[in-house]
Amino acid sequence: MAAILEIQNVTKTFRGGVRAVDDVTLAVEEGEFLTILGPSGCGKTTTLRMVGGFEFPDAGRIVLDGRDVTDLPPYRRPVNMMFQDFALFPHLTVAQNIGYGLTIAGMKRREAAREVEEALHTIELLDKADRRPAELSIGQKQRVALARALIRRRRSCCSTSRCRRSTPSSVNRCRWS
Ligand SMILES: Nc1ncnc2c1ncn2[C@@H]1O[C@H](COP(=O)(O)OP(=O)(O)OP(=O)(O)O)[C@@H](O)[C@H]1O
Repeated sequence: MAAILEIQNVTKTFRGGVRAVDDVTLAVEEGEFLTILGPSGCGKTTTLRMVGGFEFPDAGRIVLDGRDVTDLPPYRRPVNMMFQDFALFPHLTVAQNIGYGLTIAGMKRREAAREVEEALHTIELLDKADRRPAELSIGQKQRVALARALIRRRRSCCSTSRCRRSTPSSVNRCRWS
């Protein structure tokens, strides 16, 4: 089976000479669940940030679904990330935070609202839809961040302007056609 994610000989050195990631190579197949374990500061987050496009490697390649995305910005990659500190928008409500990626990707407002409601139901926060992040517990914030990460991954296979596919079954078939 073809790998859906390939990290090929990736290295990242930060200013000051900190080598956060040193020649890492791995592949993840479709449906596979991968956990990266290691001591604090060993480069786990930096590795994931490079997959998401929030950091760029000094050497090596990141390949997603057969396409080299090493130099692409986050919004052009068919991948999503849930941040350690959740990174919710403080001025947006729970519902707006979850739906943000859908509207950016061009989904119609009514359809986005339906998706958000379904996600709110799944994370059992329907009654908190209009609250701001500051009015939530840590666990509730975590669930909102998770819903936001999953909702866009499921409904928008990629974010290129040309791609108009938006159904779950297309996620693994889209080739930025
Ligand atoms: N923006 C940055 N500038 C300079 N050094 C950085 C930067 N980000 C991370 N580092 C350093 O790179 C190394 C790897 O950091 P990273 O956050 O990837 O580790 P981690 O394995 O996720 O750690 P933890 O388990 O503590 O979250 C650390 O030594 C860290 O201090």
